Amino acid sequence: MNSPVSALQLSLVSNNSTQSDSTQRRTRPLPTPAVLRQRLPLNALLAEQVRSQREAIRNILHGHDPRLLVVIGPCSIHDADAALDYAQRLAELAPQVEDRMLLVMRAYIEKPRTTIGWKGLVYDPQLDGSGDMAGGLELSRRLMLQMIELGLPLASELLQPLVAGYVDDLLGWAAIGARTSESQIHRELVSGLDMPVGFKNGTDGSMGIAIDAMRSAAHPHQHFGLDELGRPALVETLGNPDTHLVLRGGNQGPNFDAISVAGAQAELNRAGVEAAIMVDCSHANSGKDPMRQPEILHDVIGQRLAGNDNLRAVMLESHLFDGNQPLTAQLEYGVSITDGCLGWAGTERLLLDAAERLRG
Ligand SMILES: O=C[C@H](O)[C@H](O)COP(=O)(O)O
Ligand SMILES: C=C(OP(=O)(O)O)C(=O)O
Repeated sequence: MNSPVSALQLSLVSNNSTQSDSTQRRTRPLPTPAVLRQRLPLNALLAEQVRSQREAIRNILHGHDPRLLVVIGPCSIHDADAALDYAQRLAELAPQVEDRMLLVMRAYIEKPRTTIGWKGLVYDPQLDGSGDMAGGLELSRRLMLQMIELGLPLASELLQPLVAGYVDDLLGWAAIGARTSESQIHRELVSGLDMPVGFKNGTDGSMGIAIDAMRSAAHPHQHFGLDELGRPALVETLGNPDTHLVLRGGNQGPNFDAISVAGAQAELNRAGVEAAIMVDCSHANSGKDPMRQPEILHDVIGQRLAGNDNLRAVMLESHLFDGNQPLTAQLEYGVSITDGCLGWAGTERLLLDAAERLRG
């Protein structure tokens, strides 16, 4: 006999038919995390690589390794070939700067939108509004595995908590974005992640919500979730001791400069939270002008050279070519369809110069 719960489980786990449970919405089944992970497994060798990359990132964030953590890559991935092309270049550059920097590739498959817009590869891989999320999950996991095989640590924003279960074993670092740092659900999610996570300040520039988020995520939680088989589950978490603050600017302006960074440090100290600071050189810090990112990175390096050794990480949005383009049927290769990015030529020059300054 079918109880309502087992009917729901069946639809989540195995049924391919369309379900209609309301006039307002319909549901289509997706593979469970377990099914996708089985189809596209992370082998033991690569799992060990991810584990040691997380450890390397932790060491930087906790000040045991003096290198700069650099999370860099496209604002969003919309074309797997271009993303892999970018990843190959980044993997070749990484050893040239590894004495001063650890490069982590942005592999962003979900985008939070201010109102509406394309929400990322995992939602709409065909870029046409068809919403092939099963295809998006598969393509995203396959692509991430290919990037990991290049030796790169991967970063992503965890936006929809259900998506995390499909890819979190592949990530070296994760972000909780400006629009979700205040969300209890995201703090619970982070509390159960065995990886370093950056909480961004709010879109209004408030750092308090990110500091509260770190305190909450450091704590054990019990929360509602799904298990690997897609069944509703009570999830118990241990608390994440490896979170940090990301300064991304806000509606009032940037917060990467030395005075803002000192203000952020003072807020951390007042709250009794010991956490590293990352500066996001894009978003409200660049006023969304990607070509301003080099000047911001150099400012941050100047602050480090002047003695701010809690400024341990930066984020940059970079793609194969400068700028961005609207999402149309005729897309230019290697150009972002979300926020503008610094192109590869400028990125390579910037990272080599930055490493040289850090050596000097
Ligand atoms: O990082 C990307 C964007 O800044 C973020 O997704 C918000 O984008 P939107 O304001 O264009 O919706
Ligand atoms: C959406 C992003 O950032 P923020 O949350 O700072 O807007 C991002 O880094 O892609």
